[in-house]
Amino acid sequence: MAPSIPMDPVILKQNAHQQRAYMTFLAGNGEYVKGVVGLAKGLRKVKSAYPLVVAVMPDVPEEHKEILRSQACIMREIEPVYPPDDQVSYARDYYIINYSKLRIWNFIEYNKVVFLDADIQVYDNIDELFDLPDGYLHGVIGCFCEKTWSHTPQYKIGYCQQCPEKVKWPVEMESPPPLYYNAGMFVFEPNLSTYESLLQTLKVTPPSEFAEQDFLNVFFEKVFKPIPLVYNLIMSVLWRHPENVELENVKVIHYCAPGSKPWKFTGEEAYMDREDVKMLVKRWWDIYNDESLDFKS
Ligand SMILES: O=c1ccn([C@@H]2O[C@H](COP(=O)(O)OP(=O)(O)O)[C@@H](O)[C@H]2O)c(=O)[nH]1
Ligand SMILES: OC[C@H]1O[C@H](O[C@@H]2[C@@H](O)[C@H](O)[C@@H](O)[C@H](O)[C@@H]2O)[C@H](O)[C@@H](O)[C@H]1O
Ligand SMILES: [Mn+2]
Repeated sequence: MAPSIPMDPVILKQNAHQQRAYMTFLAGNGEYVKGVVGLAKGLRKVKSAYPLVVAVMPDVPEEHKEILRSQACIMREIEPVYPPDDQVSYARDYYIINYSKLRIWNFIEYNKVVFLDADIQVYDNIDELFDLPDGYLHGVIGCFCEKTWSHTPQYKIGYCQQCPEKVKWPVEMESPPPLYYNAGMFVFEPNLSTYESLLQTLKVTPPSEFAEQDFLNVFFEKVFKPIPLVYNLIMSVLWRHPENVELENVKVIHYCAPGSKPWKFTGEEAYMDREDVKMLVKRWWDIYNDESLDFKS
């Protein structure tokens, strides 16, 4: 058999980079589509080199998909993923649809993906995340101080991984919880056997308060690698751990404080009446409304 002609390394590298993508997830016929439009325009504004793929659930209306196509988003239809039936109460009722995020591990035409929630905006180029080492799940650790965590021992004793020295984990409670990342932003490699293992494991894993976020933290615990807060600033960290935030250096804002979706504000009345939040909501609208950032086919 003729020896295979080695591909030109430059072409190989380009091909590899062509299999990189930002990804988000869209369900329902509500206003999260505005989040995806904002994200598509924000990634364009910072001159991201990779496309935005949107995993769309069956209940996303055609006109929303059309809007996203007009912003050069790549649509990928997914089927829902439901956890085993259980009477658990989620932190928010719609969290059960978030298990459907797991479908993105099946997008094996991509070999490196940065996942971003639709309530995230990217204010600086973060393409460097695609060069993070393979074989891990890279993400930003979250915060346990919001009321949404009141069901946990760490909330009850006032422990948070954002400030582990402030309230130390009591020795009588053995070891502190492992580092826990926010599943609104993470860097991973789609892989068929991982995807199948995720779905098989989910079948025998009872659902929990933070749905797929809890599940993903347990599943990838051994290969989780924390990356700096600048890549996923959960808004509530602004008031829970201001000492950890230098807002001028933050690249990615996650508008995930309860009830703080930017599209719900006009920018005047701000969540918790905070000037920094009002400024961040205005920054979100400035990109969303900027027609110069619309895709020109
Ligand atoms: O009605 C919904 C609710 C959620 N989502 C998607 O699921 C993600 C996670 O939900 P959310 O960001 O509201 O959770 P949080 O980060 O605030 O806990 C969103 O960013 C969207 O990508 C959606 O598309 N439609
Ligand atoms: O379905 C569970 C969700 O969990 C996460 O939500 C946040 C949010 O609930 C805040 O209100 C909490 O304070 C924060 O800690 C928590 O992580 C992810 O951002 C989201 O993508 C999704 O995985
Ligand atoms: Mn979110």
